[in-house]
Amino acid sequence: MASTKKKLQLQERVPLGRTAWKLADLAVLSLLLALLAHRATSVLGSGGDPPPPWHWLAALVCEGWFTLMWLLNMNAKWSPVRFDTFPERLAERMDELPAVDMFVTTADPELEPPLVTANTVLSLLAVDYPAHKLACYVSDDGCSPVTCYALREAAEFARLWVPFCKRHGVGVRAPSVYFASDPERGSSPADDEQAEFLRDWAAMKSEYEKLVTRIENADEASLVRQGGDFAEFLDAERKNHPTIIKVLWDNSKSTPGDVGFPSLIYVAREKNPRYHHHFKAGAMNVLLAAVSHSAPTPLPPAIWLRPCTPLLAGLHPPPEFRRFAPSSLRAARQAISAAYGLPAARQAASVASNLCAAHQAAGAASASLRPAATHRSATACRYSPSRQRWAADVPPGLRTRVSALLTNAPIMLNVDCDMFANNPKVILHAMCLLMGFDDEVHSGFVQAPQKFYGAIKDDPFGNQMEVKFKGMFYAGTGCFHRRKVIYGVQPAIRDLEPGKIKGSPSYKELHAKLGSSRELVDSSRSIISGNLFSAPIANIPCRIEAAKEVSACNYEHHTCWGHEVGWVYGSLTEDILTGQRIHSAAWRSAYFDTDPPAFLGSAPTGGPASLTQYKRWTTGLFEILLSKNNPILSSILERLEFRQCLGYLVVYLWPASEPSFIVPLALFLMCNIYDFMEYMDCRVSARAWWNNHRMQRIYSASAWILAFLTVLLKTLGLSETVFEVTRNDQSKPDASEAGAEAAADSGRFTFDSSPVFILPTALTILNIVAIAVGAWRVVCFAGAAEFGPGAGEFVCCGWMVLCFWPFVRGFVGKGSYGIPWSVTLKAGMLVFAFVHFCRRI
Ligand SMILES: O=c1ccn([C@@H]2O[C@H](COP(=O)(O)OP(=O)(O)O[C@H]3O[C@H](CO)[C@@H](O)[C@H](O)[C@H]3O)[C@@H](O)[C@H]2O)c(=O)[nH]1
Repeated sequence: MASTKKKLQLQERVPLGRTAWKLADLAVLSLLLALLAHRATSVLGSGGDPPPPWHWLAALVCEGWFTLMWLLNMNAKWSPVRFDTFPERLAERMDELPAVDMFVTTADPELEPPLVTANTVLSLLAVDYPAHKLACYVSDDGCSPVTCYALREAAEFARLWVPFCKRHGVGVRAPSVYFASDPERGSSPADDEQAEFLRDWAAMKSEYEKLVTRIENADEASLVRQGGDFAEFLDAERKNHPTIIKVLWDNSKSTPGDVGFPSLIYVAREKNPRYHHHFKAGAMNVLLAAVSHSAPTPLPPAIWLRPCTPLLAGLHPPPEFRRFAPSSLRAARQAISAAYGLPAARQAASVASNLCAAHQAAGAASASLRPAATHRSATACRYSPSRQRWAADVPPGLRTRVSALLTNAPIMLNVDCDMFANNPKVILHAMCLLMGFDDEVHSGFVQAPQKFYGAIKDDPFGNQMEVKFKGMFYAGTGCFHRRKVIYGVQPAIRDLEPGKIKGSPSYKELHAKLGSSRELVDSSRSIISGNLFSAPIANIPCRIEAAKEVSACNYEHHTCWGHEVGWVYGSLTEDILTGQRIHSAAWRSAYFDTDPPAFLGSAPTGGPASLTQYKRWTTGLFEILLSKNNPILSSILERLEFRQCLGYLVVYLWPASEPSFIVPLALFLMCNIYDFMEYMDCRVSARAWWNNHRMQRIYSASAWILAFLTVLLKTLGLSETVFEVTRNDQSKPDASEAGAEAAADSGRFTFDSSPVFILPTALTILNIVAIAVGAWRVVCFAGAAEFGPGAGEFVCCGWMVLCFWPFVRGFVGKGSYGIPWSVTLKAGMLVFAFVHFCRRI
């Protein structure tokens, strides 16, 4: 009988009032429009006689651009909402919780140290969520035995760590962060529990230190020499190797009574120089496909078999299902052989052996069945494509288990390797949004903000994004997706288009979209037609070969992977583009900001890493803007809403909005005060505002311009874009000179000889020279107004010098704090050319 008990609301949408901000928005807009009108009448009013000066025309274009940017930003900020989530209300719905596959990506053991990845993984293994509904997959594009080793050791450590966290309600479950501070003391430090806790804490800390030593001392060459688990890495070159998949922990091994923790699987997808690997997007797609074969599940209590080869499909009456205990497979084979012949029995046995591999450890499966002899024949036995009726024939309740090899978790979480789960209830919070709407369309994906651990005070490199990061975008990490959304499925929008709900795609359609793996096609059908609550399945070890098949680098050829399915290719900011594709399919997303923050990552420090990261982001954003994925086209041709389109334009045009020096003083002040107040509103320091402000100037003069040129070259077919992995903070060699310097003054800008520094260096020189020459003219030609610069010029150049102050210091700095002479020389030549050009026109 259906339960009549009313379910408690899991989330509440709270509109955020911002009347004062809206008034300020409108005031700035009116000023801009007035200025634009004034400029336009002055430029156009003369009717071309005399022709307006070129710099007035340029100013008109710039002011028009700035007005457009202001309008786009106003739209994005106009009506913000907050979602309050109530995870405690899920307590009575624990059985309904869907399975979640957690994906972690890492790409370079030098830049992203294995210890950092291990900590991220440990924080995920220890979250508060039923362990058998979780699995953690690590994609290693670095194909590093040390990373694999670190994860194997982490899995071992998790046997102690996860029970410790659950027993003592540990807050932050990344051990490196947890053990960085003293143990939290309870209210009565003398009581037994407290004493026991302190004993446990000390023992656990010592275990963690041993883990750190093991990982830090691990050496690639000796691991590979060891063979065993690492034998496959022997001939593996980073950019040329077959797929390596290792099951580092299989949750089904947990014994009753164990606290248990999720399965952990290491995946280094196949790489071959002949195939583009599509960076992180490619890695995510391989996980997505590979994982759909190997998500965990409880073991089958019984197996239902029915031969349904094309040969036998037409039999009347149709062959029956037969129920067998996993331990009597020999009997099953004999019975089927007697009824339908030996080939059918072989196929049935093959399926059964796959299903029962997990029982083998207990000696349950018969040796004569040869597990997974040929999974293709097993498939033929499980599912008859010509009839497409398999699922309907299976007894209800057993369906997902019989198609065990086909099913997968309906929700996926993805995080970068340097971003640990900071709130152990993070998945429960996300579930409040994924399960908490009447209609699934409202939460195609659920994004937590990017926040940073141990971030340098006052954000000196302007990359912590506290103010900018509020919104609808998929940010590549800290995000939960419905798997069907990633498969490119459109939501069933009952209210919007009655009667137009899309039916399940046919087998043929899915085959064309997803590629030749029959298992993958079948598993996607179950996800597409199912809802959040379809049970996950297991049997990881015997699905490895099938997972390897879809991890091959040529698997995606002539399929829709990277376009209509999976993470989208063609931009270095695959996250924003993938989010846009999801929104274009009419899904909506929800943003959740928990207290404590859901995830914490690490922001790069130092000039080279920060500028490289911004250049990559900007390249990615321009790649989208100048391609067929442009949001304007998506809004015309697909279902991207107009305001969403404007929202995306804010992001894509962000690098091209450089306002403050091209509008008169009132606007200049107002914009800066507005910007400043936004930082105050987020309780970020005034210093951080200034740092962000000046870094935006620096980024726009360096990373953004180079990125634009890169995309221009790509569009003209002259070069390709490359994903330059951000150097992780902890990857700095501490003992080195650079490490010592960085530790001495972590917020100070550092330099190298990258071309990205040439333009800002040139701008700094130019403005210093302009001030010096201006001052000289004022002194020498005092009174002759036509020769002397005005106060405005001094203010603007002075402001520029202040913004580029890290470069001024760079002229006198030493080591990595100094601008290399090669950069200064090239910048000097640029300045010379510019001045020469200006004097001629
Ligand atoms: O070939 C590659 C390159 C990168 N990565 C992974 O991609 C992630 C992001 O790379 P990182 O260098 O850390 O870039 P960030 O600029 O720090 O990342 C931000 O920007 C990226 C591009 O927009 C998003 O994908 C990220 O989620 C977002 O945090 C990391 O886990 C990498 O290991 C791969 O798996 N394979």
